[in-house]
Amino acid sequence: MKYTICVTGKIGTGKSTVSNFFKEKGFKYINMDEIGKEVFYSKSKEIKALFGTDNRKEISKIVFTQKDMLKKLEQILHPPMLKKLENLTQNNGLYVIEAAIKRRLKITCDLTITVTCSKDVIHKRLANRGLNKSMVDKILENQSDILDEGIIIRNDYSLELLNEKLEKIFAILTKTLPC
Ligand SMILES: CC(C)(COP(=O)(O)OP(=O)(O)OC[C@H]1O[C@@H](n2cnc3c(N)ncnc32)[C@H](O)[C@@H]1O)[C@@H](O)C(=O)NCCC(=O)NCCS
Ligand SMILES: Nc1ncnc2c1ncn2[C@@H]1O[C@H](COP(=O)(O)OP(=O)(O)OP(=O)(O)O)[C@@H](O)[C@H]1O
Repeated sequence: MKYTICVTGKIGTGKSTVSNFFKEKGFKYINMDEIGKEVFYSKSKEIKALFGTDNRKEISKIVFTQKDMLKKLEQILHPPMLKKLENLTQNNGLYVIEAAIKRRLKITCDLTITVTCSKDVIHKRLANRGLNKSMVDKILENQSDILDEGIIIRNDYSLELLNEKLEKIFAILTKTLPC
């Protein structure tokens, strides 16, 4: 039996925190940003030819301000990323897949969880990570196709409250999971 949960949502909403909850419950964790990074380095020749660099921060500034360039980068990275995902999820088991742009990647899951919170909260949380505010806004502009779907978790509040919500979802899930 295979069961997949997709955790989606915009930057800094709490996807990793939510995914980690399921990882601790025994789900195999797959992070599409990490898969993207692996593929990125395997395609560095192609990427250098397109951008004149393979520095991720420099490319980040280009693609999140120029939609056509983001599309070109995605055209290089997304097909091999999806292939890797397919290989990683071949076997039966419980999987939690963290993917901000799950819809754009056309990943299908048994259950989707969308994590949301206000823009102010996103900015506050990412400031702790040292992420530049205007860059976060640029990334958010490129995430307008991330829509609420499946179970929506509002994560504007404390980690304790988030955990309570997740325990409730998990309790329902364990009653419905086929194993
Ligand atoms: C643009 C790149 C080089 C920037 O790398 P960098 O290390 O600076 O940032 P990181 O990967 O941590 O991403 C920063 C934030 O942007 C988000 N993000 C990444 N790619 C995209 C995208 N194509 N569309 C919208 N948001 C994205 C991430 O989820 C994260 O919240 C890198 O994100 C990338 O190669 N993106 C294309 C691959 C992709 O689509 N990955 C998303 C998988 S969910
Ligand atoms: N309810 C909460 N209360 C306080 N801090 C939180 C809460 N949820 C998440 N955080 C913190 O906010 C930051 C962003 O959370 P997280 O990394 O889970 O988001 P993300 O959506 O995975 O981000 P990214 O898009 O960058 O991958 C982290 O430092 C995390 O510890």
